[in-house]
Order: sequence, then structure tokens, then C-alpha cells
Amino acid sequence: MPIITIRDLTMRFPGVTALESLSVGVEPGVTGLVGANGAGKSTLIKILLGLQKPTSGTAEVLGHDIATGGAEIRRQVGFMPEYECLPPDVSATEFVVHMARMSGLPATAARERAADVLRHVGLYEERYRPIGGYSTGMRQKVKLAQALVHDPRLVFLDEPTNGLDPRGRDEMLGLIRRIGAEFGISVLVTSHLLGELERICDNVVIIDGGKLLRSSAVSSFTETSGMLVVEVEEGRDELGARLAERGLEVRPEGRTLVVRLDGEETYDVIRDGVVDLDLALIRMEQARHHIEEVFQR
Ligand SMILES: Nc1ncnc2c1ncn2[C@@H]1O[C@H](COP(=O)(O)OP(=O)(O)OP(=O)(O)O)[C@@H](O)[C@H]1O
Repeated sequence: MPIITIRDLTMRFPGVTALESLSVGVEPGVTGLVGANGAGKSTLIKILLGLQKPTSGTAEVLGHDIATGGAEIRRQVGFMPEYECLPPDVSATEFVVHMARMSGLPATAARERAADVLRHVGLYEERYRPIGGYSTGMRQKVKLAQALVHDPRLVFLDEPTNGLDPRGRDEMLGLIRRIGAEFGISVLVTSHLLGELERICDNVVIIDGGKLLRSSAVSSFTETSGMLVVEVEEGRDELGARLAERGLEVRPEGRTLVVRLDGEETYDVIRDGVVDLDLALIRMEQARHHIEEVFQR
């Protein structure tokens, strides 16, 4: 059953249509909301939180109508905004405890929950230092911690990897995956980078100019490509030549050979080639498309 149902949602600003007749359902799990800058992602999140009234259309979040259930939605949903929104002169602990109190937790529970989520996002050591001295990665973690502190059923993460270096990005993506997998909290995460969401999302919704382009499971994007990737310890070129002699279409790629899968006998030809040449086979598997290739097509 979808946790978010969007029906015919339109949002017009003077001179700009941010969302146009958007209809889509979001299932539990980790869902990527992907689109170029200006595609309408942040606008959609604000509407779903009940913070902005759409021009027309309806939506339900966790069974609550956005027109009437904004307060209840915000109680059950965590939100990590895209832009810098943290006070520089308080510590992560003070800020996250404050956010927990704002969502109704009593003082002791707020302190305990804040300590838990800060530990979870990897900010435990630095939690008493003023946020003003934090790196971008640390500030993103504080924003994530405050989104989780009131134990939401669903979190909206708006461009959580923005401004992070590759290591910080990997760390943030790992945290998001864990929120979904270990804590059972559903996640709607936006990004303009389709490739990075492939690793952590169950489903992807792609919007362009406020319209739905595609909504499907990541596994259906990354359908098998009809090619086999073969890796041997040494003798890649020898094996490639042997397979070509036997009529297979084969090309080298990095340390591997990519072989067109031409029926079940392709596996036998490769196996025989490896045995005849006395090579050590490391792997032989079907290559999958990357989500970005599919989108570009
Ligand atoms: N309050 C507003 N007034 C006027 N135009 C707006 C307003 N909010 C958003 N827009 C416009 O609506 C469009 C969608 O903006 P939105 O911020 O939702 O996009 P986005 O996909 O989140 O992109 P980004 O990642 O750059 O924030 C843009 O053209 C933006 O300029």
C-alpha cells in the first residue's frame, strides 16, 4: 500500500509552473525523487508536508490528506531541508534536543533521543561543540539527526549529499540506506544525480519540468543487458581471442571481457576456453545497465 499518493497535483507560481498534473504513488522503503535543478522536487516536499498549498490536486501522506492533516503529517514525518538552516552558536546537542522538545518530547526523553540519533549519524564526539565550527558534512549530519529525533515513520531528505566530497557523500548514502534497512523508516530522498541513488533506493520517481517522467523499481531500470562480464586472473587477451575464434562477440573492458550472451551455450564456450587455456576464472556474471544509461536513452 502506498505511503504517499499524489493525484493531479499542480503548483503554479507567477510565470512558473513548478508541478504540472503530477500523479504518482510512493511505496514503503527508500525512494529517490530525481530531477534536474528546478524540476519541482523541493516544491513537492513542501506541499506534501502541508507547508505550501498547491494550486490544484490532492495528496495523502501516511493516510492523511495534505489539505487537512498537515499537523499530523509533520508529527509523523521528519524533514531535512536542502539549505543551510542551522544556528551557528549552539551545539548539535542543544539544537537536536530543542527540535525534539518542539515535536513534543519531554525533556529527559528529548535528551536521550538526541544522544541516540547523534551517535547514529556519527556525531557523538563533537556534539558539544558549536555548529558554527562544523564542516559541511557535519552540518548535513546535524540536519539528518533533527529529522530523525522524533521517531518519524517517514523522512523527506532534500538533497542530503549537496556540497559533500566523495567520502562524505558515501557516508551520507550509507546512513540513508541504514535508516531504511535497520530502522524501518521509509525515506523519500531527492537528488539531481540519478547515479548516486541507484545504490541506495528501492524505487525511483523521476520528474522533469514538474511532470512525471518515470516511476519504477530500481531493479527494473537496471535490467540485465544481455552481456556477460568475464574476469580471469591472467590471460584476458588470450581468452578474448579464443572466444572470438569460437564466434562470440567479445570486447575488453577494464580488467574484464564483455561477451554478448548468445544463448545458453555461450556459458559453455567460455567455460571450455578457460579450461583449455588453464586460466583462473574470477567471475562470470550478467552485466546490468546503470540507471543513468537508461535515463539518457
Ligand atoms: N516561492 C516561489 N516563488 C516563485 N517560484 C518558485 C517558488 N518556489 C519555487 N519556484 C520555482 O519553481 C520551480 C521548481 O523549484 P523547486 O525548488 O521545487 O525545484 P527543485 O527541483 O527542488 O530544484 P533545486 O534542487 O534547484 O531546489 C523553479 O523554477 C523555481 O524557480
